[in-house]
Amino acid sequence: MTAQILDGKATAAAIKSDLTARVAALKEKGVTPGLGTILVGDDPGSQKYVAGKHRDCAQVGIASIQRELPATATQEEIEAVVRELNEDPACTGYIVQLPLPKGIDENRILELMDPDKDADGLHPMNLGRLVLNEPAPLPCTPNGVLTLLRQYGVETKGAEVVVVGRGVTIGRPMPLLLTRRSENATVTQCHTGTRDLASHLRRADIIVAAAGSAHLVRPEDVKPGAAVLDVGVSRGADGKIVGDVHPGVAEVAGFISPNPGGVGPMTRAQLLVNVVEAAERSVG
Ligand SMILES: Nc1nc(=O)c2c([nH]1)NC[C@@H]1CN(c3ccc(C(=O)N[C@@H](CCC(=O)O)C(=O)O)cc3)C=[N+]21
Repeated sequence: MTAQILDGKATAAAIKSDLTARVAALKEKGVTPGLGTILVGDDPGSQKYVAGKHRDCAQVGIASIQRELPATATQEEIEAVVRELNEDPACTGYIVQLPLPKGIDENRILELMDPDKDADGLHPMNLGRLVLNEPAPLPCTPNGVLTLLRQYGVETKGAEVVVVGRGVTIGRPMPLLLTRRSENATVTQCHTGTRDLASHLRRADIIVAAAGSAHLVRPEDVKPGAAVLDVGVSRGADGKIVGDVHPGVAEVAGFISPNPGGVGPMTRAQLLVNVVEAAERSVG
C-alpha cells in the first residue's frame, strides 16, 4: 500500500478557479484586487517564486504591482517602497519577499507595512490577532497545509500532530492554527533542541516537516497510515528540490504531500485568498 497523494497542484487549481469568480464579482462592484511584490536582490530562487506569484495573479484576474530593488538597496530605500505601496490604492495587498539581504532589518520592514495590506499574514499585528483569535489574514503556508488536510478528509480533531521546525513563516504559526477550536489538534513542536525526535514522530497522526533538513523524516519513524506534509526545501547537488521527508515514507504513510507539487502551490494559492478576502472586506 502506498500513501494517497495530497495533491497541492490540483487543490491550488481548484482554489484559483473559485477565486476567479470572486474577483469577477469584485470587479462588478468596481474593486480590482492588486497584489504587490517587493523583491530585493537577484537571488534566482526568489525571482522564480515572485514570477510565479504574478503568473497566478494573471490567471485569476488580480492586478500585479512589481517593485524590484538591487541587492545594494539600503534600509531607507526599501522602506520608501513599503510606504509607497501602503499608500497606493491600486495595491490592495502585498508581500516583501524574504529573506532580505544581510544588514537589512527585516522585522522593521514588516512592521512598517499596513497590516490591512499584509498578504502573507506575517505582520506582527496579524500574528498577534492570530494569537488573540481575532480575524486576520493567515500565514500562507500553514493555512495551505490545513486546506490540503481538509481537502483530503484528514481529521485534525483530536489528532496528535508533530510540527518539526520553529521558523517564523511556518513552524511558529502552524501550532497556533492547529490548536484553534475549529481544528482541535494536539500539537507537539519539535526543533533542533528536541532530545529524541524519532520518539515524537512515531506517535504522530500528522507530521508537518518544516525544518529545512533533507530527508529528516525517515520511514521507520512514521506511524503506518499517518499523514505527512513535506514543507522543507533544500537543494541537491543537481539543484533539484530535496524535501524534509525521505521518499520511503510513501510506503508507510496513509497520506503524503509531494515536494514539489504539494505545499508550495498551496502557499501561493493562500496568498491569493488573502488578497481577495482583504478586497472583499473593503467592499463590506
Ligand atoms: N514574504 C515571503 N512570502 C513567502 O511566501 C515566501 C517568501 N517570502 N520567501 C520564500 C518562500 C518560499 N516560498 C515558496 C512558494 C511557492 C513555492 C512553489 O510553488 N514551489 C513549487 C515548485 C517550484 C520549483 O520547482 O522550484 C512546488 O512546490 O511545486 C515554493 C516556495 C514562498 N516564500
